[in-house]
Amino acid sequence: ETFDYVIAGAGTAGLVVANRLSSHSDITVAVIEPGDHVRQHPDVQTINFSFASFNASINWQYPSVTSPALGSRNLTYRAGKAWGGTSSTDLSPPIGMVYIRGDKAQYDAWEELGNKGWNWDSVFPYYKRGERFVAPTSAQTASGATYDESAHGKSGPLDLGFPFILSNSSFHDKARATWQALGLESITDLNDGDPHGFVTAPMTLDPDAGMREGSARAYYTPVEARPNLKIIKGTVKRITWADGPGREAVANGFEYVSPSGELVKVGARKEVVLSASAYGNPLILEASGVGNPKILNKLGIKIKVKLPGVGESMQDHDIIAMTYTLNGSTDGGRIPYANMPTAQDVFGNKTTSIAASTFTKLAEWAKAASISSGGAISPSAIEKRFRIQHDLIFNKNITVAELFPTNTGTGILAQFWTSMPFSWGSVHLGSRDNINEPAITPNLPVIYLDWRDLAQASWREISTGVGLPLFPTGLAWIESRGASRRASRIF
Ligand SMILES: Cc1cc2nc3c(=O)[nH]c(=O)nc-3n(C[C@H](O)[C@H](O)[C@H](O)COP(=O)(O)OP(=O)(O)OC[C@H]3O[C@@H](n4cnc5c(N)ncnc54)[C@H](O)[C@@H]3O)c2cc1C
Repeated sequence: ETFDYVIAGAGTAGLVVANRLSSHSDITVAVIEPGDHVRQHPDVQTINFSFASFNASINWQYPSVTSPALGSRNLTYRAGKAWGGTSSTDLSPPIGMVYIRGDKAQYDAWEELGNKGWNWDSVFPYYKRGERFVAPTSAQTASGATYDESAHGKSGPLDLGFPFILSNSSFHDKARATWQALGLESITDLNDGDPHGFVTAPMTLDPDAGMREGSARAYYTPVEARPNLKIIKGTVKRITWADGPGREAVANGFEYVSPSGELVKVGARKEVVLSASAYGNPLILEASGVGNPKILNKLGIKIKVKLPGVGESMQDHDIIAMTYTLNGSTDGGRIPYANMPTAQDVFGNKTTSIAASTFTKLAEWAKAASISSGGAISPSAIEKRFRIQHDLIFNKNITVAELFPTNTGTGILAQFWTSMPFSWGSVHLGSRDNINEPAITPNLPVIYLDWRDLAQASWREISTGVGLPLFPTGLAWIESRGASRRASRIF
């Protein structure tokens, strides 16, 4: 079969692209996806906390290679295998479904890195266009939900709001007082480009139906009757190339493996789109001969395009979480009360000296990152990015972590996520014959600042705890959640 556009992966982004392209009735669109339509799956629909969406039938569970930084353990990386991809399985509140934008300066840094026209002012209207934000009820407002109308859209496809369990929460005031004592004032909205402070986070859910909202529900279900849009079950194995003079690397379709194991070709008249996640995309590129010659030669894959950066620069979203039992109990459910601290909030009066000492290390860190990428990216290119990142953290005062204190009724789950790590890992094809076998090298905090950030943030919340008599239960866990997955491990 041949279509105008063929998309690899019916995930979070893939279905948005499929929806927008197929809104033109004269354009034909196919999406190749190994997962199933899971809209009736109870583990997907639920917004009650559970780990059920890590279920292997709807989750890839990619293993990592062993990581020296984590005592030679290996981790399991989670990513959705379903229509809607990870937006169908990114756990339920408080560990997933949080709708959150970054600081304005982070978007402006895209332009500084060379992407002309990509900045906060240019993308903000499109974020709003995507949402159907449902304002909190009066009971939810009384329990701490706030919002700034100018930061939200009301007529987009993606439902956003607050869950019913937020009503009558007795935890909000205690959490807010704790953070106020640490100098983090309350803000009105997480999504206006200045998320610094304490706030009740909105979620990707349909508050009326009490159900998860993901890209399948938002972007596919309403348009599934379109005759020019088709989802094909299969796993993309490689890009196919149009040969001919002056056409060294023009993609003209995909080869995919059907559920019965057959290798099938699908043609693209206009474009192929890679939307198989931060894991799947580098694997498909490498299997198609696009990547670092050193890696491709080792796998016995013929080089089509020499592009050494493929699969490198994997930045993850590391977490340390600790649980505490409460002396008493609270109600209000597992709501993400988000705190977004800056470096100044985390490091206090040591910020200036940490900024200066880490600045002198950027060249050294860049050199180490280049070596760990096997020389795929030059130290100077990495250093350029590290300098921009350091400037964002210490001069532009962007938020550097997400801290979620979560009420479990008789306890507190305190999660500390770093958002701006300098430790980079990689994702490469592990075997020439199996497109689903990545070699993921986590490189979880190998750089001292990342550890210090996590440890310091954890310590500050624990050592304050206004109104919350906290007793560690001895359970701490570290996870990583990057562009599309998380890994978990009990220490
Ligand atoms: C546990 C967890 C919690 C999270 N919580 C949040 C949160 O609270 N807030 C937030 O904003 N983000 C959160 N995220 C991150 C967010 O879910 C991801 O960043 C986002 O869903 C990634 O979208 P994507 O389109 O890049 O990839 P995905 O949505 O993962 O889509 C990729 C699709 O490609 C398919 N695919 C893979 N290989 C192939 C192949 N070879 N051929 C064809 N198709 C293929 C997959 O099956 C999948 O459907 C969380 C992630 C996880 C894992």
